[in-house]
Amino acid sequence: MAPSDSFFAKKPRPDGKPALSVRERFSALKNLPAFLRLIWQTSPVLTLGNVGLRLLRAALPVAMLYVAQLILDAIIGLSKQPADARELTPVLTLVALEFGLAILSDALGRGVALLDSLLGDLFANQTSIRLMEHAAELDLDQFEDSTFYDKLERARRQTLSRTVLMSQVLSQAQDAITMGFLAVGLVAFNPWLLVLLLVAVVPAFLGESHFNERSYSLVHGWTPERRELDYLRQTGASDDTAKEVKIFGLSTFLTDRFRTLSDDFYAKNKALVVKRAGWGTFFAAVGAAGYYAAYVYIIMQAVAGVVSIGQLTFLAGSFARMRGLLEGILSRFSAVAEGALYLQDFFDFFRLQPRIRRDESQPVRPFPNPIREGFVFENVGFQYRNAEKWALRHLNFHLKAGEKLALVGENGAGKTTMVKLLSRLYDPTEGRILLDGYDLREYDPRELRQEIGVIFQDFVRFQLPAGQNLAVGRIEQQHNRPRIEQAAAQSLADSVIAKLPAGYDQMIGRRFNGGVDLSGGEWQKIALGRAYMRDAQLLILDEPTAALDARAEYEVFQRFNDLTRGKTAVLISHRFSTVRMADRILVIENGQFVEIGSHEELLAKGGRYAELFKLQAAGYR
Ligand SMILES: Nc1ncnc2c1ncn2[C@@H]1O[C@H](COP(=O)(O)OP(=O)(O)OP(=O)(O)O)[C@@H](O)[C@H]1O
Repeated sequence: MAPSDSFFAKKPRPDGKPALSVRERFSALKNLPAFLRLIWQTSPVLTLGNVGLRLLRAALPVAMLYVAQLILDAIIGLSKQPADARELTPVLTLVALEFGLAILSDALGRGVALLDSLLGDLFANQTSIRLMEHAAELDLDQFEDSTFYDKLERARRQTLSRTVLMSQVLSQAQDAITMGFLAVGLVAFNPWLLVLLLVAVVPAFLGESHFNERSYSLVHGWTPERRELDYLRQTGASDDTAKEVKIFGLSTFLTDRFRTLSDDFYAKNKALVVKRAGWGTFFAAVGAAGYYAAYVYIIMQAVAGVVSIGQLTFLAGSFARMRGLLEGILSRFSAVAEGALYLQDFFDFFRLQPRIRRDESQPVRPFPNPIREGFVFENVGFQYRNAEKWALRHLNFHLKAGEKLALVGENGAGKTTMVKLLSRLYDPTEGRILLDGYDLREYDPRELRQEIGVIFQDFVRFQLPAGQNLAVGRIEQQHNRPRIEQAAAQSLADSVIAKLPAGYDQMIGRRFNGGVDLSGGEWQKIALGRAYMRDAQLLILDEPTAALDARAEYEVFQRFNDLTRGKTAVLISHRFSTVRMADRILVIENGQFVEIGSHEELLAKGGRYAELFKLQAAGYR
């Protein structure tokens, strides 16, 4: 069949961008050396073994064809001799040789497949680890950028399919070598057969690469939607969401959205694969025509007595194999080029660099121990990526060493943002934060984070055993049971753990077998325990007691002052019973400083704090 629309016209890609040129496709191949280096680093032994076996295997087809030619010619020679003078031994020896080669070829093929799969598994594992390690180094605000997520998503999808690319590249080299061997015989017979071969195969190659590029751009352009599909699939069926999905009757809403998106993708993809199948059939017919033309030519040469019957089978066999190999090489070439396009995404992700990191060119300032002066906010302002509004602005105050400071402000006032700036999850957009007189940026962020213990209000409910869940506050102490038990006692988590069937070894959370879920307040006690696991000089608790009952909250704060003696602490809370225990209270509103002072001072002042305090007290009367 010959489809009607012009095949080679440069059409816009399904994602709206113009189609990639052949040059762009070739230029993606520049990623291959780095990719091969990664494979080599995965396991030099397996890589060498793989290449060695493939080299051996590359020589076998031509050897087998040649032995087959010898066998045929020997048989024809025998058939011309009188029946009693026929010596079968040479023919049988050749057959035994052919048999040996066939067994060897099979064994080598299996060896290659085995090494491919072992190397592929190792590569996928190591890449996943590198991916996690790299993601962990990046800045928080990179995670808040959706194009970053698309990159991460594409890189994540790459890890497995890249192992396919590896065997494709290696097979490519193997087949090229086999082709070289076969070509020697064919060229010796008639070089024009090689030309005929190319004419038969090149259109199919161009067709393949065209469709590969289009399917790459379809998949690439659809990354955000595919992320949404994954999200919908997960939201529609997961233990975290089941409660609200049921109560609000969201199932149809979610499945409808899923259906709309997936139907749209299906329709676009279907159009592409149908076209691809049509053109594929057409090009295969062109290839077959080339092969049969060559076949007829060789037969005529045999009939004319120019070549023997054995040579006829060798040449026809060589030509057929070469067509298969060349077709394979060319179509794999476009698959490799496509894989290399995906590699671009993969390497792009690894090229993303965090902005918040130690400046290697500057000598690092040692972190003060103990902190002497504390933290000074100098006209600090912060704007989230893509946000028009300033989350914080013109913030000036001094958090003194050893001080317990409470942050008070309405929802969205900027309290959590301040904490994120203190722990350098973000850097200020304007102004600076000084620690003992020097910009926070001069310290090593890793050291800073070691010296700061933060428990966020949206702390993570790790699906881990209870003991480890506490130990995440200082993971290198995960085997130090007395230390974990002490932190649990300080945060009141000990009574929660005492009720668990397997105590500290009890898996919590429902995701895994045998897991036991906890109440909101019980989880919070575990999270609070993480703060006590740390030997931090600055402890920050962002609404640490919001889910605790009144008695537990009272007890937690009775201990808090004792447990943080000599340390600097920042507390965020909406409960004034908690807030009033702090040495000083900082009130912020719409990201701006309003007032600072002790509970008594601020009450006496009769400002915003006094107003909020009275409002809450009235609620309790
Ligand atoms: N990741 C983010 N991207 C963009 N804007 C953000 C982000 N996080 C917070 N904001 C915005 O910054 C402002 C301050 O938020 P922040 O979380 O610091 O408030 P908060 O005082 O801790 O509030 P709450 O009492 O509700 O916890 C809010 O207007 C919020 O909408």
